[in-house]
Amino acid sequence: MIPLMLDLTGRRVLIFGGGGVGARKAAYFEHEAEVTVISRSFSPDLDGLAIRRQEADLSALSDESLRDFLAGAFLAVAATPDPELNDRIGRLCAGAGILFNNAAGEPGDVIIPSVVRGSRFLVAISTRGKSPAVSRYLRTRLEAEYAGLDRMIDLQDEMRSMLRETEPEQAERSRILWSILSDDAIWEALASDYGRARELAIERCLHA
Ligand SMILES: C[C@@]1(CC(=O)O)c2cc3[nH]c(cc4nc(cc5[nH]c(cc(n2)[C@H]1CCC(=O)O)[C@@](C)(CC(=O)O)[C@@H]5CCC(=O)O)C(CC(=O)O)=C4CCC(=O)O)c(CCC(=O)O)c3CC(=O)O
Ligand SMILES: NC(=O)C1=CN([C@@H]2O[C@H](COP(=O)(O)OP(=O)(O)OC[C@H]3O[C@@H](n4cnc5c(N)ncnc54)[C@H](O)[C@@H]3O)[C@@H](O)[C@H]2O)C=CC1
Repeated sequence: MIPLMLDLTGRRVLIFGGGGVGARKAAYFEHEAEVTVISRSFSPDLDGLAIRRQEADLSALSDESLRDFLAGAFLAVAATPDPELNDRIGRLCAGAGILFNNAAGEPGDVIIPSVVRGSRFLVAISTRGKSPAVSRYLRTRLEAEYAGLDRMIDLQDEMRSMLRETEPEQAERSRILWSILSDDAIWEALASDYGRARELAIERCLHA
């Protein structure tokens, strides 16, 4: 498998099954994609999400009717507790060229990862389906360890621009940026005081 960052703005995502898992997958996509949840019943976890709901008993539907639902979708998630039904949806997606994620049954061609999200970065974590708990564990560790990462990205951006003006050698610019990243005192300052971290970067790394 290959990780990609996708822009799903305006894309249609279908979630089959509106239980707890369907609701978590719907919440994953709803801030960007046009999400429709198709299900017999809808968990309260879906309340407040910007999604469309479509009530249907999926096992009663022919392949033809399921294909009608899938028309125009970019990605589909099967999140019913019935692996046979989920796998049937997966086969129809494969036939129609629609990306498919399966919550229970034969794995699809998409895994939904754990995500560490800042305003300047995204980290996606997967264990290739072996242990979602490990993905979640890593996410919480990274969130705790790198609380200052957005500010470090801002500092690097600022120092890069400054160095382009003042330091002609690419190798030297690279060395200085790396020394800022490797400096515990700068990370520590970033947690509470961006200005102080910036001063430290200039004193300790630029003028070293
Ligand atoms: C393959 C995958 C399919 C996919 O893409 O959905 C999948 C499959 C399955 N998950 C199961 C169980 C649980 N999953 C979670 C949570 C998360 N699961 C997520 C992703 C994935 N889960 C994909 C692989 C990710 C990877 O590659 O690592 C996360 C990352 C993203 C998200 O769903 O939002 C999100 C954590 C988000 C976060 O907090 O960061 C918890 C709760 C918990 O741990 O908190 C439990 C209960 C505890 C347990 O069983 O571990 C079961 C067993 C069902 C059963 O036994 O009946 C299956 C089915 C199977 O394994 O066959
Ligand atoms: N991929 C993942 O991250 C995880 C997957 N799972 C698996 O996902 C599956 C779903 O879990 P939950 O959401 O907790 O189950 P749930 O029972 O709470 O919800 C299932 C939803 O599917 C709907 N549904 C079931 N059969 C249907 C049909 N024939 N037609 C229309 N709608 C139908 C139900 O109305 C309900 O809304 C389970 O098999 C579980 O083992 C569980 C945990 C995590």
